[in-house]
Amino acid sequence: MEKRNLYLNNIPAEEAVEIYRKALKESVDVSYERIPVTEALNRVTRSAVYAKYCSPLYNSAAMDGVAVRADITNHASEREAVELVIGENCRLIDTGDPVRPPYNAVIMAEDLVETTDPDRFRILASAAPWQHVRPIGEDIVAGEMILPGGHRIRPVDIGVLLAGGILQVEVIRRPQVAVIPTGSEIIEPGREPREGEIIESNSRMFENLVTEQEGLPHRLPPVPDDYGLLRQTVLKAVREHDMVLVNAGSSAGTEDYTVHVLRELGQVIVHGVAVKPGKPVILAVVEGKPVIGLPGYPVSAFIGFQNFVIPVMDLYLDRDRQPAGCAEAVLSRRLISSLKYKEYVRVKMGKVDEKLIAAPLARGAGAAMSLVRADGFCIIGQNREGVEAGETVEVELFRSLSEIEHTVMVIGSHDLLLDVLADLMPSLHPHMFLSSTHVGSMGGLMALRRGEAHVAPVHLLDQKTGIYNISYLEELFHEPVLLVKGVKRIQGLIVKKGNPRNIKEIRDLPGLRYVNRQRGAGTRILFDYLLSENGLVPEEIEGYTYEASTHMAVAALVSSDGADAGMGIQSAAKAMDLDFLPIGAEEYDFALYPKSLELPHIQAFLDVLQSREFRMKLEELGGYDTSGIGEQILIHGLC
Ligand SMILES: Nc1nc2c(c(=O)[nH]1)N[C@H]1C(S)=C(S)[C@@H](COP(=O)(O)OP(=O)(O)OC[C@H]3O[C@@H](n4cnc5c(N)ncnc54)[C@H](O)[C@@H]3O)O[C@H]1N2
Ligand code: MOO
Repeated sequence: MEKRNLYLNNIPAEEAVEIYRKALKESVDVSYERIPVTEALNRVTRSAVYAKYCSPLYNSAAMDGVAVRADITNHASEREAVELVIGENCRLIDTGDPVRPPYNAVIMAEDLVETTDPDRFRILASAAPWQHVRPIGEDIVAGEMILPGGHRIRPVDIGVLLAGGILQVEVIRRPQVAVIPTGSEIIEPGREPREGEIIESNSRMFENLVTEQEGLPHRLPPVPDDYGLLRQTVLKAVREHDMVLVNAGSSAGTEDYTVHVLRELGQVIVHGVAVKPGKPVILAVVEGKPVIGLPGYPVSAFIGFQNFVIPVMDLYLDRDRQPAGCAEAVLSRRLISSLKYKEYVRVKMGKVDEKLIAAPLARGAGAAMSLVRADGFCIIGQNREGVEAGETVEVELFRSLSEIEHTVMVIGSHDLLLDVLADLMPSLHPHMFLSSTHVGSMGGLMALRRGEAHVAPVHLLDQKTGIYNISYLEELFHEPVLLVKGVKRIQGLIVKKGNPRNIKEIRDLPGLRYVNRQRGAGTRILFDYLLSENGLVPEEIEGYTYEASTHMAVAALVSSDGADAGMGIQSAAKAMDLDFLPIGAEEYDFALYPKSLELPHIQAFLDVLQSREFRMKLEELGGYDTSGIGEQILIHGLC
């Protein structure tokens, strides 16, 4: 069956959820189970739980000492001691022991005055009736309510339930959720992928999302693109579970069977929602159970789960949606969006000059790393064509605000050493973090100027003087800026292993395929400088207009034979097992405003920069000279 599904709906997410939940109302309900209290952590009670026993179960000693009848001690005083004899008018007792008639008080061991006879004591003060005795039911009275219905069981609750004699508790049953990865191109992790094969990863994400959402996941082996097999697998999964998630095959490909299978087996309520990424979601009902088709791209899959799977799990778990933690932030870059969709843009966040800043990350639906790196989602409503830089937006947070507020926002030129710094920050300075966004040196300086970054890493060559960075700061800033010296790093040509095209210098590039860096990147400026020094013009370089945004992206392209050469740093070549032809050393420094030095996380950043740990890691990476690192030069802007 080779058929494309070209006509998708475009229903707003909220509306789609409402229609779908309505369609499921008849058949999906909350159910309950009895489980041992010892296994009930985080489960939700069906109804109130009442104590079976009192605690303490009997009048018990609260202290170590002796049990007495209070009335015999009435006259005891400093002047007139009362004598106690074990076995006659008192009994030795330990904390927790029962206090039985005729005794009704406990005297602490410290208040007993010893005599030569170990069985005889004197007391110098009277004991009040019931002193140091925990009366029966002091903590819990039999028949008393321990927990109300609808209560999420915590560790302290488990202790008290057991103390009150409760061994089993009735709780809301967790929905069993089958996860079916599909696609002939996907292979299980662990196998070496060949071209055209994709490592199966989404189902593992879903499994853990289901667990996090308090469902019971059951992942099935990947099903190849075979209509009959998919139909059979889905049907069996529906019969054995409460819910089924089918991953991929949800859009318009010739082998995207999911929607056809679900139409045959049941009813497709919605196919296509006005959410980006995550458009081709399928919401279906088969034999009364929810079956949800989620798109294959990891970001789309995640957003689909958040928007559609969780609200259905809520039906089984009798939960109301908690509003996500949100914050208002200033957008660092302009975002254009379509009026057709509500868009989820992943953002990195930081606090600069008392303002929360949100910097957008890669927007592609396949950019799973954007989810890993994100501090939150900036959601652009369906009614908006975009948001301008500097506008305030609402961000749904993934990280706590306190962490975000102790994060050094680094925006500018990319270098692998930024990852090393980010890794070392919280280990050398607990609760201090660093996050970096890579927009090239000039982009970083602009962000610094707009108050969107704390630190801008730069390597900008002044083509007239051959001096790095200083003249750019003088020209771009009208107030003093600090240049903190970073590293001298070797820049050169990244070429294939063994240098098959026998490249020796810039002059060899015409006739070969080059990959450039984006405008404003220091490496691009250096390359332009080198071109003119060698009497070459951009038109002679094939691929001059093909821009990659990081050194690693350049290396990756050379490695995959997308280009013969690109300019970059040695560590990127080394990381990708490529050859490297050194061209020269350049200075990679950090620009910041002097007022930032007051911030504890900036102090931590400067400390990590000069730490032994950092230098050792750079030595391992190779291609860096760290002499003079951390030196500060105050630059007075000229503009
Ligand atoms: N002509 C059109 N093409 C596409 C459309 C469209 O409207 N018209 N929609 C695009 C959008 S938007 C999305 S999102 C994707 C959704 O694709 P499918 O759900 O049909 O998924 P596949 O095409 O099978 O795979 C997409 C992508 O995801 C990878 N994948 C799949 N399963 C897994 C897994 N279990 N683990 C990791 N990665 C997985 C798959 O290999 C592909 O790379 O369609 C667009 N196309
Ligand atoms: O909806 Mo797709 O998820 O935008 O890429």
